[in-house]
Amino acid sequence: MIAAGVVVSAIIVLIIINIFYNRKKKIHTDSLPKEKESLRESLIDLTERKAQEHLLENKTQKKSPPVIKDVPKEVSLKESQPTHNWFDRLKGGLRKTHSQIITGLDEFFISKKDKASRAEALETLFELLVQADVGVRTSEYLVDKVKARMNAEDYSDPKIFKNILREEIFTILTATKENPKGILENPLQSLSDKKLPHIVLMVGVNGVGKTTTTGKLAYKAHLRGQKVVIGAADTFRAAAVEQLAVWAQRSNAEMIRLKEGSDPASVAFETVKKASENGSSVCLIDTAGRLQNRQDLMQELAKIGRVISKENPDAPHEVLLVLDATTGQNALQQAKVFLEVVNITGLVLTKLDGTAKGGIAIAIASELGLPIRYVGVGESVEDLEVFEAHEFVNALFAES
Ligand SMILES: Nc1nc2c(ncn2[C@@H]2O[C@H](COP(=O)(O)OP(=O)(O)OP(=O)(O)O)[C@@H](O)[C@H]2O)c(=O)[nH]1
Repeated sequence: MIAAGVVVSAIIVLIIINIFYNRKKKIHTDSLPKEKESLRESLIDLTERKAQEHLLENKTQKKSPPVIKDVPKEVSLKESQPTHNWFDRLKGGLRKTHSQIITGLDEFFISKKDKASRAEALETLFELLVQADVGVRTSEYLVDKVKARMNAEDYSDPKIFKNILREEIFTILTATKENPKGILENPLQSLSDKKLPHIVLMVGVNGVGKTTTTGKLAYKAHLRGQKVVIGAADTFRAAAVEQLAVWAQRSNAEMIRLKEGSDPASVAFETVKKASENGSSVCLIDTAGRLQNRQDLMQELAKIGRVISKENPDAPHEVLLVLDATTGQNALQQAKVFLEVVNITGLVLTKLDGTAKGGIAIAIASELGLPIRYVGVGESVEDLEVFEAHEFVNALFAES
């Protein structure tokens, strides 16, 4: 009886404990959403606080310059680029062309175990030059020159062969005819003794790098302490104007722009006027990309030239034709068409870095006799420099 009573009491105790435990569990479970809720609330608080802080940050950042669409890569990359010297940049840019011509020759001589015949060596040279876009005429000329200067036994010595080739290429690159109007050496560096403003018209087909080059030249002139005015006469491409605006801002230069689609000649006229009025040293006018088969557009370029010289009879002091080296022989054809319409005084050869067709520089110098003023080997401002024939040849032949 007593035992039955103990069992019953134990059962009752167990039931009570169970009820108590379940209740506690229930209370705990019920409280979870509340905890969750308060957690959610504190998260919202935090998020809102963060959002407010973010807004505040943005407010305080409002003074920074607005982001301009189509910022050219070189503007954004400029600060992050390590500054290598120009020769290294040029050498790096000409790497593919070097492989095409110089490594090609080395491989040929190695394959012949220094027992190359004259005919084989000259034939190989011709092929390699043509493939590097030196062009058939200039390649033939170079082969003849090398042939005339080599003794029969020299064909076993690649060094002699390459040295003669190097000298002949140098001769071609320095034999360009002088331009009576332009400033021949270091165009933007030697302006102090010249009539100012020095007015430069940038021309070339679309996409060759005119706008980029105009910006780089403006920036370089600014670094030399020269006051610059830029004319955005590419009124066909709004992005080109915005690109130039960035460069103008960086170069502390005034930029003349009219609304999209305006007469480029008016922009050019206003730019030259402004440059004279505000005592600028350099006046750079970027024009629209023109297809060489669009006679009307080419004529418009001639009109820009006429309008500029109305404001300043000596102007333009330089007309720089920008050519894209990656287009190879096509660049030569473009130059010929432009030469028919406008008095080109010098060339800018861009994008030498992206091509094994760097031989086009030799073809241009030999066939047109026009001085190459600048070469571009990349998109950053340090990748454009005054062209020096000896540097070019040294970089082309340099062993890495
Ligand atoms: N790799 C390389 N790219 C270059 C060089 N010069 C210019 N570029 C690039 O070529 C592209 C075209 O350059 P732009 O300056 O817009 O050419 P544009 O002649 O003004 O073109 P339009 O305004 O359409 O007539 C851009 O992406 C430039 O960054 C160079 O030397 N090397």
